[in-house]
Amino acid sequence: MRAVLVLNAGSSSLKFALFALEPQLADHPALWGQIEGIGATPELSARTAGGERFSDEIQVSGGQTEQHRQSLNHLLDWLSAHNPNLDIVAAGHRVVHGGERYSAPVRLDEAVIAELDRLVPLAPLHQPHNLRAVRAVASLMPEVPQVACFDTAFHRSQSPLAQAFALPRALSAEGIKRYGFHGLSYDFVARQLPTIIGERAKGAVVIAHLGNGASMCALRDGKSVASTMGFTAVEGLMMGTRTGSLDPGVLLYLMEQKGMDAASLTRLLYKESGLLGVSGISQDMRTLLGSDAPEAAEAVALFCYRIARELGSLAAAAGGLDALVFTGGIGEHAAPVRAKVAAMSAWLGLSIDQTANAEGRVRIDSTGSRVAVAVVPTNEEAMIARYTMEALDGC
Ligand SMILES: Nc1ncnc2c1ncn2[C@@H]1O[C@H](COP(=O)(O)OP(=O)(O)O)[C@@H](O)[C@H]1O
Ligand SMILES: CC(=O)OP(=O)(O)O
Ligand SMILES: [Mg+2]
Repeated sequence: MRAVLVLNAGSSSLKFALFALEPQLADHPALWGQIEGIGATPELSARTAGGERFSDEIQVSGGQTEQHRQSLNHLLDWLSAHNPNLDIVAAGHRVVHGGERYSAPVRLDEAVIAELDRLVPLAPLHQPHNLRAVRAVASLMPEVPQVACFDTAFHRSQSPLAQAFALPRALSAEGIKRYGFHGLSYDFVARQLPTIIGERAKGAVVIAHLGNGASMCALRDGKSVASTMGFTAVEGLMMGTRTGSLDPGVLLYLMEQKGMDAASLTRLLYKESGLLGVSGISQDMRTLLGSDAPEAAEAVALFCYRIARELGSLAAAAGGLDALVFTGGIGEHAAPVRAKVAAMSAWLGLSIDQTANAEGRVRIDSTGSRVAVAVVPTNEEAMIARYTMEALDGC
């Protein structure tokens, strides 16, 4: 089987998918899964399009980078064992930050990797791990072309105004501006919208990508005009473990009064806050929705309140609101979250059909709603596979 291997590497996990070229690229993966627990006891779990499920423990040794390499090596062996005649013709990676330079996917070589390495401080939770997977593939399969697909690229269509911070010009000129993330997901979802909401897909649309990381994007004519995430993936909405937007004065206070340094503030902003920090229970929306603890309810309420506030802001940026679309693990599956956001957004002429929402139908707006409301599953991996083949066609 000739196939594109898609990799989305996190700090301790490696999500993968294999898309067959038969001879055209398949819309759905033949096989997908993840390796979790890299750094401790890595375990591979996978599913095939035919419904088979696999799990496999991986024997590793050494530090995090070496374990990533060994885990990837194990994955490649495992894929070949389960797919006789497997021929990986390309590897496509999710790379979170493409900086100012990259507004489209790019074929990876040493010079591009070095440039992307310089963006690591802007996405400390993602970029180093994304690049580690790129290097591991380069060492294990040097003949396979690799393509980086960026979370930031989709937002390069935003106006200079939407990207600006009110900072002195010299700092803005250095590239300290708003980039936006989750672009692979927004692009995938935006391409589905014409068949789901018709002409409104060309109007003012807000997509809420609500996963572990969460952001929202305003679109006009299918293009990004504004987003809640900015310079880094910590701005905007409250997330699983990230604060989202926070008065910068809080950071000054913590530095001056509590002696916190950059490392401890990074931990606080990225790992200890959000749903986890507010609830004190979990970062997982399923656990919080299933809990009777008032702290869990408070965390969910704040999560929904922040989404509703940002919806108002993005409607202003888009010049109205023709449609609201939910995606990501929470957006796709957490009906109570969608219901709370909709209730707070009635002033926009938006209302949902409670039954359609509870059943998780694609269109959940009520008959009288001025705004279309939809639930559209995202598929960042399919987007990466498509981008990868497009980028290599041009080589
Ligand atoms: N059935 C469900 N009900 C509520 N929340 C869910 C459900 N399924 C998944 N989620 C939530 O989705 C979030 C993970 O989203 P996902 O998009 O898979 O994350 P990631 O950003 O890691 O890809 C978690 O908070 C999880 O609890
Ligand atoms: C950019 C970002 O926040 O990604 P994720 O949702 O994968 O954490
Ligand atoms: Mg995700």
